[in-house]
Amino acid sequence: MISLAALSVAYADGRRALDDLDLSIAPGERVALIGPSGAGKTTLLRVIGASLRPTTGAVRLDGVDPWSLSGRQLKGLRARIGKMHQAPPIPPRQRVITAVLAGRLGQWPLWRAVASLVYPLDIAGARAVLEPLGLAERLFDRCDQLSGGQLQRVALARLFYQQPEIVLADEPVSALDPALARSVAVALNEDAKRRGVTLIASLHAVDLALSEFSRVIGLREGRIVFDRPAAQVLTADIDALYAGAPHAGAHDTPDQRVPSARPRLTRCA
Ligand SMILES: Nc1ncnc2c1ncn2[C@@H]1O[C@H](COP(=O)(O)OP(=O)(O)OP(=O)(O)O)[C@@H](O)[C@H]1O
Repeated sequence: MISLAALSVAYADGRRALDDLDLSIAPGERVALIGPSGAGKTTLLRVIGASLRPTTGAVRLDGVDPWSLSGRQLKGLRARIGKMHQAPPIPPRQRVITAVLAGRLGQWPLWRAVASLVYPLDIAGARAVLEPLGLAERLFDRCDQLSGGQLQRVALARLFYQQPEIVLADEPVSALDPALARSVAVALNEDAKRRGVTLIASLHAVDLALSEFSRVIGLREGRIVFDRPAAQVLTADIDALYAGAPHAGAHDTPDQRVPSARPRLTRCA
């Protein structure tokens, strides 16, 4: 269980990126964070991922405050969390296989991690996760020989190889064309469903948030504007979130629900 209580984050310049948030996310939930640029989505993911300490309030992962742990315990906790970013932080000269095996570096003893960097120890394991993503034949290519979309699939393969208990994806599809964006969103959700793990992703593609995820949280100016099952998100919720229009949810009827695919709102290209 992930829980935040009265949590705020202010950056050094005094800007409040998150403002007095209360939030609980149960194991196995698949949550999309949506909201305009600067709403606080990345900051929220960094807090949940134990990368950023809240200024005030509490964060608990399975009842544990990450910031009460020793350095070694915190490293162990972070190794159970998988992260994916819009631009995968993969060194350009690294081979695909090394990039994939890096998914378990935090779980392996030091000798194995170092040995794996010199000579990949689990070629079959890396091939198995790359195969369904159509990249098995690129196993020994360098990452700077891949396109942006292929590199993002390598990042996905690394996540699948890691098998984390919590997946945090920060705009994982923003740099992809719409078809690839959908296939990556589907793959993330299928993996989370199959393994029963928690998935939290920030997205600008509202249609993908509504069609692929079970719960959608709208954030604006560091606050939660709405938090509903995807099937109950209304057109008015989305309009209010992005345009600042008055919140009309209480008077919406079912036919005012946002259709599952709403091209007007797609911003994933
Ligand atoms: N390192 C930082 N130092 C100072 N302010 C920051 C820092 N990172 C983010 N902010 C500010 O915090 C607020 C929330 O930023 P955040 O990146 O969390 O939003 P976001 O919803 O992820 O935006 P986007 O959709 O554009 O990625 C913004 O006002 C941003 O300018």
